[in-house]
Amino acid sequence: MDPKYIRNFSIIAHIDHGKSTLADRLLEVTGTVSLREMKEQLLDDMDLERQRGITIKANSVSMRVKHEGQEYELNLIDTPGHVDFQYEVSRSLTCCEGALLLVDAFQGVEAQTVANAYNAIEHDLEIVPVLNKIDLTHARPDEVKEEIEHTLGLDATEAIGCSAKTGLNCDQVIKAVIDRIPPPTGDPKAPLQAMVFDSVYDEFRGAIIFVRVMNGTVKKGARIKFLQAGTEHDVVELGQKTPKRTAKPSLSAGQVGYMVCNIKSLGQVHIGDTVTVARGEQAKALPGYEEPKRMVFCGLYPSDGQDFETLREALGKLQVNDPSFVFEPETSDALGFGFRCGFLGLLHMEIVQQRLEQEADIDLVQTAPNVTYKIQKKDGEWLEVHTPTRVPEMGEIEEFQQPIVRVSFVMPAEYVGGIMKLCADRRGIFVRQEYLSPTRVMLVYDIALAEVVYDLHDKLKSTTKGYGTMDYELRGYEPGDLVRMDILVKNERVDALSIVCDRRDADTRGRAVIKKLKQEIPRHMFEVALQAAIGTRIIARETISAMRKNVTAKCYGGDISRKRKLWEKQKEGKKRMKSIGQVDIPQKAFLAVLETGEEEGGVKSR
Ligand SMILES: Nc1nc2c(ncn2[C@@H]2O[C@H](COP(=O)(O)OP(=O)(O)OP(=O)(O)O)[C@@H](O)[C@H]2O)c(=O)[nH]1
Repeated sequence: MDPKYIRNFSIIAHIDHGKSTLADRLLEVTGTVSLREMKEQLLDDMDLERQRGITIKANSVSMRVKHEGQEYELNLIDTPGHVDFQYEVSRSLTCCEGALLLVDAFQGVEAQTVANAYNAIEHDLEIVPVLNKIDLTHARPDEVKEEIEHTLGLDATEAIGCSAKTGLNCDQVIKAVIDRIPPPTGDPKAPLQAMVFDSVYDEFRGAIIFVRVMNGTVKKGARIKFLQAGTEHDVVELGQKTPKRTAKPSLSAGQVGYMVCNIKSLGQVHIGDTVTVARGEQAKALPGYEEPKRMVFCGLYPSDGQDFETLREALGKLQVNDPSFVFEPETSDALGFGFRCGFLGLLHMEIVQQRLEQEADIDLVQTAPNVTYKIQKKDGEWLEVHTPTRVPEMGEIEEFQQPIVRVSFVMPAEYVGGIMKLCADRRGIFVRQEYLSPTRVMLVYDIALAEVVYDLHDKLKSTTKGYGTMDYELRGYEPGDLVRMDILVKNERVDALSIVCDRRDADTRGRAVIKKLKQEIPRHMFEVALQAAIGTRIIARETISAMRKNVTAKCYGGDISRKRKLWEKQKEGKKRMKSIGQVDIPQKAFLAVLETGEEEGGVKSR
């Protein structure tokens, strides 16, 4: 196909602004999928995505459309909207010449609209603003246009107002893609140069690789080479998604499609790698993508020690599909054998955990999430620490550094005071404040990632009654006044409960955690002392008094089946418990260290 008639584009939007719905509508308007075939939200083909209603993995679909007598090929490359998956957004944008910036005409510009738009501007893409949901009676397209112009400096006069739900003006969106987004450049006759932008695992075909051909042509049966990995393979099948995989004889410069090359695992495929020919004139490597950064770590332990191998297998399987997730074995005195897992962010962590429980049917104990610290010891050695227990004794530490992120909040103006207080309480450093419109404000702060990980998103939602949104990017590492706080249960340190926190917060945090633990740990036949300590200094203490508990006592009369039922029930409750010393600690208690001590008796929802 002549590149002149190809358009490669993405839709970038804040979560829930209607990206998937618009994608569906475009498939329908172009006749790619008929109404009857239309399953809701075709692009979100992972079960979990559907359940959660968020697009996780980038995917692509090719559409053919006639415009002024000429057939065009439109390749839509899907992007996820959530902060955790920003790197996937960048990945998709590299393959496009333009992007539809989709903004909900009622909600207006949100934090991720800004982040995604900046990302697209950085990639030099042609941005076409589209206002969605104009069918809503409260839609305010003119104000939202102003917000776009004001915040992003884009010309929104020609923004298209559409409704992805009713289909209104969706044909205009297609027309704008053809008229306003430039065609790809590239020479179909040059040596093959294609960029790997995604890969998925198929049980029968192995790794399926998604590529954007920059130059040259690749044919079925060709011997290709991955320049970065240095490996060679035969192309068994290639084609485009329409949205089902449809085989083609070749893909040429400007086109987006998939290749199957008998590759057994995703680990062998490097996203960002360049594909060229194995024989003859080879192309130069394209600049690759950055490795995704794992920002959040936590321990995952099987409730039942016997499930360790099953858990390892399940984690391995997950990684085949999601190389951005990492894990390594770790042992905890308290929890036994388990794994330390690294995630892109909190949502990613939640998704992985849910998938494990659903797909592998393993009961898991999860420790509180933490970030990666950099520590310089007095002897000059630098450590990268993913687990609080690995933090050396305070006396050995020269410098203790933590990751700092720049957080952008967008919210109605009346909540500015609340958010400023929230950030000040977390020692955030004010960067700037900007009015998007007379009623909506963007606030930017630099805050320690650890604070963001604990509860910032939840707090933002409760402070702004759900109207505030946020996004963040890593700024780098900075020294902090940090300490490791340990928790002792019946005088034994429970390694899985250690945390790193700011020295100035330690007393409050310590008291809050101990109080929470007292609520979560059931009474035992003996007294259980709970203590929080920094080094040898005890900073908080509570005692759970002893209790004699015999649940079957009230079942006198000797109905054994009823007794059995009760015992069974008790066993159920114990499943998610871990025994430390002689003390049973339930799963929920391992998250008690997330308590910040701000609200009296407040229980976090996460
Ligand atoms: N009234 C109205 N509702 C819409 C329109 N477009 C989408 N919606 C609704 O908005 C909600 C979010 O739409 P999605 O398409 O799932 O949003 P998304 O941006 O893909 O969300 P993520 O995949 O989570 O990023 C759904 O309930 C849609 O039915 C529209 O034009 N009008």
